[in-house]
Amino acid sequence: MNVRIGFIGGGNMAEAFISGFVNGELILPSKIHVSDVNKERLEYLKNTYGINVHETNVSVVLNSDIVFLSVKPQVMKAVLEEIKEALTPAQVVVSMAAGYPIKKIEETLGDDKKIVRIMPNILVKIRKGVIALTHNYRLLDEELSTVKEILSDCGEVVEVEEKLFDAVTAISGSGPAFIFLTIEALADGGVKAGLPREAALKLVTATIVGSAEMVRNGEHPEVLKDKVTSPAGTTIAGLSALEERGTRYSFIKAVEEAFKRSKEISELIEKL
Ligand SMILES: NC(=O)C1=CN([C@@H]2O[C@H](COP(=O)(O)OP(=O)(O)OC[C@H]3O[C@@H](n4cnc5c(N)ncnc54)[C@H](O)[C@@H]3O)[C@@H](O)[C@H]2O)C=CC1
Ligand SMILES: O=C(O)[C@@H]1CCC=N1
Repeated sequence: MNVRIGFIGGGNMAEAFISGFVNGELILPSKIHVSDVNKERLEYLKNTYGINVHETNVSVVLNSDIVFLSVKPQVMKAVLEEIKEALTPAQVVVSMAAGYPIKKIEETLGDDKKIVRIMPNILVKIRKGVIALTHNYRLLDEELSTVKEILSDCGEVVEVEEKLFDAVTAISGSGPAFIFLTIEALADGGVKAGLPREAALKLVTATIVGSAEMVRNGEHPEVLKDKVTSPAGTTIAGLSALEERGTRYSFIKAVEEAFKRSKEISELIEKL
């Protein structure tokens, strides 16, 4: 695809996307541009992925058709101020900053700009991400299709109303961290029961991937759970220990707290 992609901020999420694109089918490394205040980071990204690196954010804007904003929310305002003169209404800006609303971006860049807001997750790195998307309706249909096609190379794109972004952030944005913690904890249990760490991790990971796949195929998690749970068996012994410790509620609370924090960040940004 003959589209130049820029990343302003070359941290964890930018790298996840870059890795997804470089291993994907649409974007050549020579079409990817990235800037970061950290020169070592740029050196690393250039050496690892063979992409173009730039010492200024403006230089990335001048070399891109689609500009991803992949800096932390608190840096966004300064970055937007820095690039606004270089941006043209023909370019598309894609922001992934948690809690940063489109209207706040428009406040700095002007409301003639084509703006897409996404909430991706780290799984874009292996092209299995979830990417929630909304936009400011300034993009032409074919431009929106191109953005969606490019993002789809890194995972599943779901169009969501902007008012639901805090909830999406709590589930699919932060969600991988909740699952990584679960994997680690279950593997610890396996080690406690005598399994070597590597074997425990392998067993847990395969079990989680397979379980998710069965639910994805349309089976209800509760029905599946009951099929595993024999009367007076091992599973009910484990499940009752989880229920006794409030694990189910802990997960509900984790999502609720992440949601609340996302709203808090949005409200703080609103006031800036
Ligand atoms: N990490 C994750 O799983 C997710 C992160 N996000 C969002 O993605 C954005 C980036 O997050 P991460 O990659 O985790 O953060 P990060 O801290 O790993 O990356 C940010 C990068 O921006 C660079 N930077 C700082 N100031 C800059 C400036 N003025 N100009 C250019 N570069 C600058 C930093 O050196 C750093 O490399 C955030 O807004 C976050 O809310 C969204 C979804 C998931
Ligand atoms: O923790 C955070 O704020 C970001 C947003 C979603 C995942 N990481």
